[in-house]
Amino acid sequence: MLVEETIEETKGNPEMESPTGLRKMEPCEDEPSPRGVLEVPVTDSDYSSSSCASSSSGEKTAGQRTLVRDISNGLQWKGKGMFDALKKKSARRFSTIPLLGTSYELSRRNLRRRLARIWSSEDDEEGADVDGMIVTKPSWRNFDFAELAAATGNFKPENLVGKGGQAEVYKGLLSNGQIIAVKRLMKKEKEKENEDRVGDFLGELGIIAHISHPNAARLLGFGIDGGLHLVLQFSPHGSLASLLFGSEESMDWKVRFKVAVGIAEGLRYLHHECHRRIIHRDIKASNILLTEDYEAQISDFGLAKWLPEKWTHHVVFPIEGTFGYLSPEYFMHGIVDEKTDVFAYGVLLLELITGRRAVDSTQQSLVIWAKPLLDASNVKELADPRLEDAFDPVEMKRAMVTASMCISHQSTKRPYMNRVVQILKGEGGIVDQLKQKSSVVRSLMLEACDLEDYTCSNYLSDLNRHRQLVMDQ
Ligand SMILES: Nc1ncnc2c1ncn2[C@@H]1O[C@H](COP(=O)(O)OP(=O)(O)OP(=O)(O)O)[C@@H](O)[C@H]1O
Repeated sequence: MLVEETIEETKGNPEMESPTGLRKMEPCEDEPSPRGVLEVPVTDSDYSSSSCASSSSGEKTAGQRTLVRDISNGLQWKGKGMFDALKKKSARRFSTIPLLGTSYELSRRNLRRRLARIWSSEDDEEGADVDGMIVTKPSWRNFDFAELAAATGNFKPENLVGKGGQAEVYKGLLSNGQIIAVKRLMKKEKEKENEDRVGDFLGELGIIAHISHPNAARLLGFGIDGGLHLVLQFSPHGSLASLLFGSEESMDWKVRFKVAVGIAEGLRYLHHECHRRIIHRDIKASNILLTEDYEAQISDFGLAKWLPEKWTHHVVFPIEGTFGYLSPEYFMHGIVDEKTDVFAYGVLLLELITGRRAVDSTQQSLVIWAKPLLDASNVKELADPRLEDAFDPVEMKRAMVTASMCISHQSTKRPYMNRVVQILKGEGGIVDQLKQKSSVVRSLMLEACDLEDYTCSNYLSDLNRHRQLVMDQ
């Protein structure tokens, strides 16, 4: 069962949080954010009775997934025991909310029926009348299994371009010549795990169907016959992880910086420009895809959550994401808000700057390694040696300042993504400051590091405690 706390925002001052980020618990009054897959073709009445728990997309039941997923590092840690402990410790802060047990079956039936009605009115530009509601035709469509099988050569291994914890991704060619990526949900042996994965998958579909931005993966459609499939625009360069860590060739600084700005703009869109704020929760190098011209696209919305306007944050259980990218308040308390993604973005930025992984082969955290170097503004030690000093020093400084701020331990000291974009692009005066005085850079970094509040050793011990608890399971 998902355990989730919702906190209502103090209007006009979204940053008025206690140091733990917790405030009094309010009953949920906001409009629910339903599993998005249902939202386009479904009328409100179908879900009006759902509680706040059914309100967030991508919800999961306790213990359904491993705590931390990092396929690239081969880590698969089970964290249920730890979360039982955390749950007991924080029992008063959690509220237990019922799940919509039948939502998947409901959604499959409704989805099929309603989509058929929308798409059957082919020539009606206005859209279809579904249960008294005019529904605009979406830009994506339903693919039948035969079409996907033909496109991928029957999902032949040669066309497999990626594999995550939940899904396999195949390259495919449609009969109209369009190259696609087909993300196929993998079947697990246990029925319960399958149900959970289906829930995640539908959550992902729901979110991705609602977003439209050059820096977010683009949904072309989905298939629900012969398994669940997402059909996405194909990214020819694969993931940032494969380019940054899996290739002999070093990525140019120009490309790295372009990718950094692109991801920041994509996150700004998700956090500030979408109808409802979307928190991705699993920002990492393997979830960033690259288009033909190296435009970054945020992908894998399997853990994403909608955050209704009035809530400052959710507290979720179990904690999911990838070790090395998790913010302190998230891995210690399950607190999720925009700043969860901002922290992960900071780690990603450090990976671009240094060419090092968030967690290396000896399980050392990049944040811990980089923090003293950032504090000392030590570009020489920080910059990826493979760059051989071939980088724009102003861009590098902006990237370092931004990373420093984003990995701040106190979430309130991390910038929002709109500010991050400004800093990276040198808007709002910061670039001039950077040019003028290196002391400004240093003071900004020290301020961001909030050394008095939460030292590196605090962080390190929290991180180690967290890891120990996980590994003890
Ligand atoms: N549109 C695409 N174009 C090209 N490659 C893709 C595309 N989508 C995914 N991939 C490749 O497939 C891999 C796995 O995809 P994805 O991260 O979506 O799967 P997942 O099972 O949800 O992963 P996770 O374990 O992070 O949840 C990616 O890292 C990437 O290499």
